[in-house]
Amino acid sequence: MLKLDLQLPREQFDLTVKTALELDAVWGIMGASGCGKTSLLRTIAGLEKHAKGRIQFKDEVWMDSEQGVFLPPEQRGIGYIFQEARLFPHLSVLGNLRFSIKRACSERQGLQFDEVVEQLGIGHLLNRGIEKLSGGEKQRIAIARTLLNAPQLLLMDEPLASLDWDSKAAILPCLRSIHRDFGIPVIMVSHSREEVARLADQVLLLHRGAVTAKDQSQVLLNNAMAVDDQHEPLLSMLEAEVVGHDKNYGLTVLNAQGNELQVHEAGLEPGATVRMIVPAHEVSIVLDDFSDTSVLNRLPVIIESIQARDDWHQLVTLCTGEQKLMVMVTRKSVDRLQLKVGMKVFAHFKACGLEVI
Ligand SMILES: Nc1ncnc2c1ncn2[C@@H]1O[C@H](COP(=O)(O)OP(=O)(O)OP(=O)(O)O)[C@@H](O)[C@H]1O
Repeated sequence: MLKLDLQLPREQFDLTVKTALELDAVWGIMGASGCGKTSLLRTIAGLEKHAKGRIQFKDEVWMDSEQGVFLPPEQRGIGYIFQEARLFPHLSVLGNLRFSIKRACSERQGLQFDEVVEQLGIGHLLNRGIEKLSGGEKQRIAIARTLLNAPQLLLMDEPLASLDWDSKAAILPCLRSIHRDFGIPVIMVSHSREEVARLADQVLLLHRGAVTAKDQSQVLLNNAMAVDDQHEPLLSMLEAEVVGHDKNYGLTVLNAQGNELQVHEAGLEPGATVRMIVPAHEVSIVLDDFSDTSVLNRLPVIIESIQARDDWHQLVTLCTGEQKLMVMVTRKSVDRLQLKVGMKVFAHFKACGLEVI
């Protein structure tokens, strides 16, 4: 458990966080720009000397201002990954990695070099100079270097923000595997709903320095009001169980609370539970369950709410059992179909509009 009871004065407000984070999850910290996400990470890392209160990681007290305890960052055993990879430009990739191994705390067992290199797919880069790497490659080296330093907690501040889409796609599975394969707890700051959906199990939401919500990422992300940021595309997360594979058509068949869904073959074992990202603009609302359509996924749902998104669009939240699905529709469609809260309708979405994570 990471127990936080801290205060840090900021220009417009005090960061005031009192919560406990279980360490068997990847945590996403979300919130509008300037709400204190980076300040919170920096305080946990021991980079904010003016912070007050108490921070306890497992049975180690990292900060207790009443008792005059303030462990410096290097004694907290934290790995910190920044938006931009911070590497030594005069050293090769291997040189950068070796530097970390040398510095790894002797009391903690470092991760195996070969394992880290393989997980991050950087074996072919070892003899290259840093200057000749792409942004995504640099970030993977930075992550490998941090892991080799044997952190007991990994903090990531917008680790994908400076990367293009191809680099993000290459690095996302590596980030996801850090917690799963190396068992290191991860706290990640991100303003991107999609990144949080892909990476985080639990989310802490901040507003002007205070925690306003703490929940499973699926629950929080499916609540548009909680994480509303008009600039970010809305998405829902659905959970389903793998039933089998339709080899003839390269599809995986899923069961979402009694309803069948089909997605592009995801190489998963029957019985496995999967999460899917469903972008709100990929879903259509249909009044009758007509099967005369190319759309493979048709879920019976109930309209839970209809909210104006802007002058021309409405956000419709649909319920399927315990799960929620958000749909962006035009105001014209809401009027034409006479959509109302409580109505039973069908949500249609294509197999290729879904992504299993
Ligand atoms: N050293 C500082 N002293 C006082 N206030 C600061 C300091 N650094 C940042 N702030 C202010 O504290 C607030 C929180 O900043 P912080 O960088 O933690 O927010 P954030 O949520 O990470 O923002 P963003 O998403 O834009 O990176 C901002 O209003 C910022 O201007």
